[in-house]
Amino acid sequence: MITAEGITVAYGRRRVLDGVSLSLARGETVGLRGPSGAGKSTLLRVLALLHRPAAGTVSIDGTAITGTRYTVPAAVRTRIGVLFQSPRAAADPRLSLADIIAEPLRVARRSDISARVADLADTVGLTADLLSRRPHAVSDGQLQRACLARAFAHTPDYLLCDEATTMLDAATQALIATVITDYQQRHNAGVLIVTHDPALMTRWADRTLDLADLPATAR
Ligand SMILES: Nc1ncnc2c1ncn2[C@@H]1O[C@H](COP(=O)(O)OP(=O)(O)OP(=O)(O)O)[C@@H](O)[C@H]1O
Repeated sequence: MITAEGITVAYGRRRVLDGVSLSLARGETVGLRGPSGAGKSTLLRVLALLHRPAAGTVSIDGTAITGTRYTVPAAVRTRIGVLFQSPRAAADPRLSLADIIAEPLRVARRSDISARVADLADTVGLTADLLSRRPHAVSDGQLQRACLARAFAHTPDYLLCDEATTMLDAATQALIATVITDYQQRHNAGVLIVTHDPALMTRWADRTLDLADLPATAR
């Protein structure tokens, strides 16, 4: 289980999260909603170990994680995958889709990169001809699938999705949701989805949390 306890984040003098707590177990899908600007993306970034909170702790299976990004041991940080709203903002436009998917494998100096990229591309339904293209030559949905394959690279136990299907059409949205659900079932992964779409939330989430109602540890 991944747990955030008493998370407080301020940007400058503005406190965005004030002692917020939530947990995500393996195998479950939790929906996180709340008004625009409430701090959903901020909380997701804290859980993804991308942003250090001013106060509070993120733990995995009861072990508190200190640090963020590359200061966290690879074996810990690779247990969490993240998918963001805009694949164009999340992918280097100079790289081919194959290289985008390969990025985390290269960082880990994996020896089986080509085979693993082919495997991951297959998982998200990207054909070989798309893999050699760069982002400008594919659709948003195809690029988001490459970003999803990249998020799966180290077979994370938890997948955090920040409005990951918002900008896609209904068919592509459904396809991404299916790929994520299949992955979840195969690996017993915990999935957190941040979305403003109530229909998607109802269809997908086992339980829904509203950021405005989330318990602070002190409450
Ligand atoms: N790096 C940053 N520097 C300063 N302020 C920031 C930063 N990131 C976010 N904020 C501010 O913090 C608040 C919460 O932002 P956040 O993106 O976490 O909210 P959100 O609930 O995800 O919103 P939305 O639903 O619109 O995506 C907003 O007012 C935002 O402008």
